[in-house]
Amino acid sequence: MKVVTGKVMSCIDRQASGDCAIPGLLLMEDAGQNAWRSFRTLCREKIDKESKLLFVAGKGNNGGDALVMARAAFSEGFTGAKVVLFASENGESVRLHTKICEGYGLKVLCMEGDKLAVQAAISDADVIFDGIAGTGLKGALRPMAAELVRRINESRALKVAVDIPSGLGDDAFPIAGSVIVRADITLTMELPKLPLFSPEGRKLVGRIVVVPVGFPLGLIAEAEAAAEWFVPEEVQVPELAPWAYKNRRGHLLVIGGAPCTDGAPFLCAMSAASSGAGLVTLMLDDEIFARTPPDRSGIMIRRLDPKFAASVDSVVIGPGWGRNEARLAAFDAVVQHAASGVIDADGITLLGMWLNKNGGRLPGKDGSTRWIVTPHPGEASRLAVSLGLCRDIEEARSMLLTRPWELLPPMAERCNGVIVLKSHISHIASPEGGYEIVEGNNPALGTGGSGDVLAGICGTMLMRGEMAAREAALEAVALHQRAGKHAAEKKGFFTAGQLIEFIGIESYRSAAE
Ligand SMILES: NC(=O)C1=CN([C@@H]2O[C@H](COP(=O)(O)OP(=O)(O)OC[C@H]3O[C@@H](n4cnc5c(N)ncnc54)[C@H](OP(=O)(O)O)[C@@H]3O)[C@@H](O)[C@H]2O)[C@H](O)CC1
Ligand SMILES: [K+]
Repeated sequence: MKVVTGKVMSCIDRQASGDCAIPGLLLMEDAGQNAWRSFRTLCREKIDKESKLLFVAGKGNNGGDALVMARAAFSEGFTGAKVVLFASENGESVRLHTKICEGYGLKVLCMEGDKLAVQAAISDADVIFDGIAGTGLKGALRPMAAELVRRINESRALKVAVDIPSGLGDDAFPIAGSVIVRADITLTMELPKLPLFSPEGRKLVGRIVVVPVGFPLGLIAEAEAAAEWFVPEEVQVPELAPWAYKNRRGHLLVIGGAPCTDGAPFLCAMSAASSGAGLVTLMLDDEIFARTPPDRSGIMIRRLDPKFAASVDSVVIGPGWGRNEARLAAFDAVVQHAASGVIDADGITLLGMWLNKNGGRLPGKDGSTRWIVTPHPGEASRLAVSLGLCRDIEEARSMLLTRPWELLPPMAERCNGVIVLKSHISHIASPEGGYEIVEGNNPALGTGGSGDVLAGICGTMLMRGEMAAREAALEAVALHQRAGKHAAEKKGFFTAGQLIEFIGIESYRSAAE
């Protein structure tokens, strides 16, 4: 689904009421009514007519949406519903809808004047609907609004954000000390907004429900997308022909492992085989090679020889490999010889060194990249600094966690590789310009070795289909998430080794059934 910035959504709003002559109040009515219906459907079991619902409205149209919701709830028999106005002087829509709410018999309190009553209502509420500010927010919340938000966050109520949690605007969150509503549910209007999806933002948003508002379809189709948002189940994996056999399913070379970290490349290789690679070769240092038992469940093992990268379909380089000058020389040889590849873990540090030394980019083919780079935020921060994209690790980390869409595209462009930022929500940026976000939110998947498993799937997916690295990365991230969900259902928490069984099940189900 298309994700837009708040600014683009405001522009759609203006075009709808300007060029398309749709009165703003009509859109607001649909937004509020549909948001209430979506909430009722989602929380049927959680509330009853006795529930104390509190609708908090700011001065703008976000407040107007909350007031329409309040009236819809009250009309349905939720007679304990109350309204809290943030200010006594309000915008036109809030003034009108406040009068309508009063006419229906809803109790309306105002922060200016009824502060104590408002505090009591917040403490007493079962559900708080946050309509303090939406896409019209400028910068971080000012002190009075921030105080209201702090009180809401302290309450025991279920918190439902209208459109976006107040305080989480396009340009608000990166401001240090921003106060933001911590929502359990976010009812976002028509299209999801970009700030909901940063790794830090996603923690404050809860469950995302997209509420149809009824904008003209043409406006929505033409709107500039900041990203595409996927739930893992939506992503298709290229099918395998029923007659596909080992030599048609690709030969992947995994290069990694050092004396104390030799488990990582094995996990990666097993994961590649389980996600459908036909042949997997693991390339190890002499020392590890010498003490590796011959039977590794179908994985072939060789001594380190970077030129062998030319004999396989794709490579994964880096899990548990270590980094020094000798590794850098081997890395250079692999990059020169491989048709395509995945750069993970220590390989990412070597990539930073290699790019600086060569001043070049990873080799492409026919104008598109053949490489996927899979950093977690720490590795991505180091890469950003070594590429000169950020001053220091702190700046890089803060950008990656609050607005990764500003840092990952130039990083992808500079490396000429698809960057997969691994986190509880994954962001994928391509040098050709695409930006995808894949929902995750599965703490069980955040286990040691999970990244090695993902790198193996990325390698397999690179060998499938037309070898477009961008699609391969998206498919791999989605498969990893699906397997993680399946594994958590069956086992609760699991090890990366246990996850591999589920990689096999999900990959086969997606590609071969
Ligand atoms: N396009 C849609 O999907 C629809 C959206 N709707 C809803 O409308 C809002 C956007 O409404 P808008 O009126 O543009 O703005 P907001 O209500 O989000 O915010 C404006 C109020 O916020 C105050 N504000 C701004 N910055 C700050 C700040 N830093 N601290 C505190 N308060 C702030 C501003 O106050 P001022 O004193 O600056 O005027 C305004 O009061 C969208 O999110 C949807 O919920 C439509 O209803 C339907 C279609
Ligand atoms: K809000």
